[in-house]
Amino acid sequence: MLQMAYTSYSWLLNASTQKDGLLFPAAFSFLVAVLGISLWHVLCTIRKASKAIAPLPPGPRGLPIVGYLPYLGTDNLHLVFTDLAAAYGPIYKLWLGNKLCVVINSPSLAKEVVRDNDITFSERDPPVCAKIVTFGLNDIVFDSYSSPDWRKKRKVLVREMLSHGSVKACYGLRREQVMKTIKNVYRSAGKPIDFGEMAFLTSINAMMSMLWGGKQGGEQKGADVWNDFRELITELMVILGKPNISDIFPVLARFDIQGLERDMTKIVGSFDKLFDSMIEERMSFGNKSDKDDGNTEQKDFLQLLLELKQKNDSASSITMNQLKALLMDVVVGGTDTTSTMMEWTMAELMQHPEAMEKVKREIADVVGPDGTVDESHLPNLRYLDAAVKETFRLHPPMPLLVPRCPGESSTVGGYSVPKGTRVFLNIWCIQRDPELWENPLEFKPERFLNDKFDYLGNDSRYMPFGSGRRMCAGVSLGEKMLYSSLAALIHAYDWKLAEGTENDLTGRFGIIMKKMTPLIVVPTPRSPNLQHYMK
Ligand code: HEM
Repeated sequence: MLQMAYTSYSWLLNASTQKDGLLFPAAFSFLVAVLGISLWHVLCTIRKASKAIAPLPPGPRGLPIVGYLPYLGTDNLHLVFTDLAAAYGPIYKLWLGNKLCVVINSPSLAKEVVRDNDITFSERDPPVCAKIVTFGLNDIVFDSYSSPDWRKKRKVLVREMLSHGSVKACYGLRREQVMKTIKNVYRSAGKPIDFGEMAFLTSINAMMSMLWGGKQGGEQKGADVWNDFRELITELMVILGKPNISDIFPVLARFDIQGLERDMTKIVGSFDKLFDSMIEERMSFGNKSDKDDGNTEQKDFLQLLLELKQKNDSASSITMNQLKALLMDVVVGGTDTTSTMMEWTMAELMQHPEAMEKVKREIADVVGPDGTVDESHLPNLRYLDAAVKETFRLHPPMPLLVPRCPGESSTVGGYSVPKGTRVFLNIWCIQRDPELWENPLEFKPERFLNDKFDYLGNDSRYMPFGSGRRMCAGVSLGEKMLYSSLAALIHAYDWKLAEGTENDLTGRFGIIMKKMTPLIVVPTPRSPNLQHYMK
């Protein structure tokens, strides 16, 4: 090494002497270079060392073995986390059993996680029951970011199933379901109905139509299958939302103390049977729904996935378990989220009649006197957009998103976040922070009329669909389903609270945060608007 340095030094010396006869500048430059490199080395070592010794974030003390678990109670987790932020600041840690959790409560630190260090924090920490629901982590939500299959599956969902062309092509199927809901509601005109339940039926029916064309097995069998799905999804969500001792103490996982894995396996078995019957039927009859419609261009999601499964090219082909897990992501990820937001938005609008009036007037102006709401109207429904965005701010259906997990040890806000930590992004706290939002608890759609907030997670003050590489893969479809169903229901009916009920705007934490008490409403047809939908 020394020899090498000496040799180059002599070469440099010679070169400068020969070229311009100046010995000193060349030697000086060389020394500066050597010193620079040495300094750089020292700085790197110091940085590495300081990274290694960065402290863990502050946080409340827990009890031996169980950590902070007993203090979380059965309350709403997002509220407990928000209260802890007031005491411990924008980043803090908690031990839940032997699991280290870090909670992020400010936009700048959230940005460090989902933007600046997105790749590092793009792993998930799948709970035991999630492994069952996803046919062995064969889905998108819980598969590892570093798995090449995750990339492939996400591409299949985003670029093939939910591409602009594909979503546009199945618009007719979505619209048919909204029209059906409007007709069904007419039968209940003047009587109380559960708005959330009706919204759920609308979105699951629309989703099922897009999955397998809506005609598979004939109308009757289709209706039965969808009813089964409805119950299964509800049960599945309940189990996924329950804290599981197996996750907190992995050594106890094999005992399945609460029986949650057993129950989940049963539910997923039923899903599996339903998927198998739909797939078998499709394989034996081909893409019948297309032929029935005389529309050979339009493929439903099942057809797209089966074609990918039959491909020989490993870069784009998928396995049967991946196919089923993708169906599961769409059914579970896309229905309850959408219908829950329909209910929250309706509840907020009913609580704020002046905002409801503006939405109604806007729809009337955009749709015209003889029209029905169409997806092409959505870009012009700006006040509705602002009202939905404001509802997302106040009631994000996933107030802690889906927890992230660093694939390698990292630092956030100067604190160490070791590999494998479960990282919660508390968007509930961020989206109601008085430092960031004026009168944050007020429902004021106007704040979204001028500000350029979108659903793409570009501004870490507002990320109801997450942000970065793991953000929601179904934003545009979710948005279309939510906006068009809501607009049509508001255009066709006037809604008032059922007698003896109140419009309680508190939420109940779960996999999806729903209203604590359901919104029970009485619809009154809005003549002549309703007639246009009944044609
Ligand atoms: C109002 C409707 C919806 C809301 C509020 C919503 C919200 C979310 C959120 C918060 C995440 C986690 C993001 C993160 O970790 O940063 C997520 C992930 C995901 N969502 Fe949605 N979602 C909706 C509709 C949909 C629809 C319609 C689909 C599919 C058709 C879908 C598929 C997914 C998938 C596959 C992921 C996992 C992405 C990944 O881990 O790479 N979502 N969603």
